[in-house]
Amino acid sequence: MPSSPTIAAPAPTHPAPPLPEQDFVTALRGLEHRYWSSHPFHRRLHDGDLTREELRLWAANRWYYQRMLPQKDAAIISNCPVPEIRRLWLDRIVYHDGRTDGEGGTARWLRLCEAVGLSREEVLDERHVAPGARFAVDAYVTFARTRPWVEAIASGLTEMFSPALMRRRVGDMLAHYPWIRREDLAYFTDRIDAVSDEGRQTLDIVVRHCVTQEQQDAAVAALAFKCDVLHALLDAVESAARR
Ligand SMILES: O=C(O)c1cc(C(=O)O)c2c(n1)C(=O)C(=O)c1cc(C(=O)O)[nH]c1-2
Repeated sequence: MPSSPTIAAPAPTHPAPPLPEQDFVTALRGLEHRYWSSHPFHRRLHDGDLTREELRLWAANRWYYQRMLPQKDAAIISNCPVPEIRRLWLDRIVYHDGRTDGEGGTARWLRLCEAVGLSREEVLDERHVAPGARFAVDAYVTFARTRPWVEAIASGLTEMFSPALMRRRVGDMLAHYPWIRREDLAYFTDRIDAVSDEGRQTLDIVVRHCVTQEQQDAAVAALAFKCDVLHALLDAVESAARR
């Protein structure tokens, strides 16, 4: 009887161990060079090189980002089975939407839009929102709707990088665009502390809930994706400004 060929038993596969916490945090923070602080449009904004028209385009396009944040956070809530986290994300929605009309981050963004010379109507009807900006922001919301909730939360870790940039933005805008008053920048002055707290809170959650190497890799990829979203948003503003 012919002997049957010996087939080597597959080597047992062990999932790769997760990175130690500190290395995981270092991998996340290591994406800072991809943050939108380095985008040429932001550089020009901070250097005082934008025309009034470009500032208006920036504010009107970013309006779309601001107004979609609550829907992005609601998507996270709808996918998250952890009550403690849902409560925290509910606060984020209320921060932007306010408790009543005319309050909250979105209303403060609208105030900034008016300060740079946009009418309320042209902001709200979104006539200046470039297709690429809409695509980028919608991709962020879709990511939150369709990816596991920890990944969606990890994509918001750009907030780790934003406090320093926002602080600098307030100083630079006041220095370079003298027609803008400090109170017009209430969106940023009010946001700096909140965004610092949120960044820390998000990092803590991501570290606690990403317990396999796969989850850690997915969190790093989610943060890279979000950096791309922000860059794509500014690319769209930049190209609209050139038209
Ligand atoms: O001014 C900025 O540079 C900046 C950046 C970011 C960010 O990095 O995503 C946010 C904000 N601002 C911001 O104000 C904000 O509310 C916010 C929410 C989120 C988010 O992903 O959930 N990012 C940001």
